[in-house]
Amino acid sequence: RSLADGESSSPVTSLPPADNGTTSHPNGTLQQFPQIIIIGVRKGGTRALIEMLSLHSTVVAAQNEVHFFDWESHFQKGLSWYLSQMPYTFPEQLTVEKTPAYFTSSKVPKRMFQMNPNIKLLLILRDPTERVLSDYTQVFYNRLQKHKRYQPIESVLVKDGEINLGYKALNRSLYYTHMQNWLQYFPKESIHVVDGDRLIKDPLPEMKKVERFLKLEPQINASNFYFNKTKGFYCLRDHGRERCLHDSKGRAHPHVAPAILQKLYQFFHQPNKKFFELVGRTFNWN
Ligand SMILES: Nc1ncnc2c1ncn2[C@@H]1O[C@H](COP(=O)(O)OS(=O)(=O)O)[C@@H](OP(=O)(O)O)[C@H]1O
Repeated sequence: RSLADGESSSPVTSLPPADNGTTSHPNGTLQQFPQIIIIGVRKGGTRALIEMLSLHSTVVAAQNEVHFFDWESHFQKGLSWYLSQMPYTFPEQLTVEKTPAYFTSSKVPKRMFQMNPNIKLLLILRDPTERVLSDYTQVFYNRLQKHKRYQPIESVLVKDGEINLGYKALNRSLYYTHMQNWLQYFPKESIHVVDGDRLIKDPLPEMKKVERFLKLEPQINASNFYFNKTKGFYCLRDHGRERCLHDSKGRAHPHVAPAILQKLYQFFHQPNKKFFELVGRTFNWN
């Protein structure tokens, strides 16, 4: 199966054996179960979040989306397989993985709780309408790459003049339905919601909140970010090394007729309200 992120599925490459026959890892020798998981949402900014969190010296991130709790073929391999997917760390470090599909997969909360009821969860959300357009754009490019046919956005969004409830991307943006599943297992205090719209516009304040939630020593600072005009997004500066996210992050979204956009905003109005009540916090969504 292809990865939602459109990223390489190759595992983290291990280093060749050192002269003494042992395998040397500059990042420590310990593989740990993640103490932190970024559970979603798809297209919420999960890659940006994990990269920004990795700026912190205490945090080490799994390179690829692991899809352990949501893919049966992976889950059946058991926890030892899950552990084998984790990066090498020093004992005092924390491990984080991100799989955006976890948030909307109903089996995942129970499975994760059974592994570790005290795990810290990060959920990055974005305006639900914007997320739908981003989701469409991702699928559009995937199909384009495979020379497959694609439908224009308006024909997937609307059916017989009404919002097409059968369009899967809409369901993924009904945040309260998925959040309810998580809150059956985890207390609100275990799930920190990152404002994905704010993370795009001004990443530092959002990352400071993440540091506080994870009880990390404050390390991430203004010099870690710079705005790249060409990309139109913030990029990262880590020990003087500058880098932006992959070109597949921050793509232009298709134009949608204002009347249809308005219908979408309206469609999400009630579900958004329910989400705000559920988490006891509001967001600046349309
Ligand atoms: N700094 C920075 N640089 C580039 N992109 C950024 C950044 N911060 C957040 N984002 C937004 O992240 C969106 C992709 O989200 P995900 O990484 O969660 O996508 S995925 O589900 O893993 O495919 C991606 O969505 P699109 O704009 O639709 O491409 C970006 O808007």
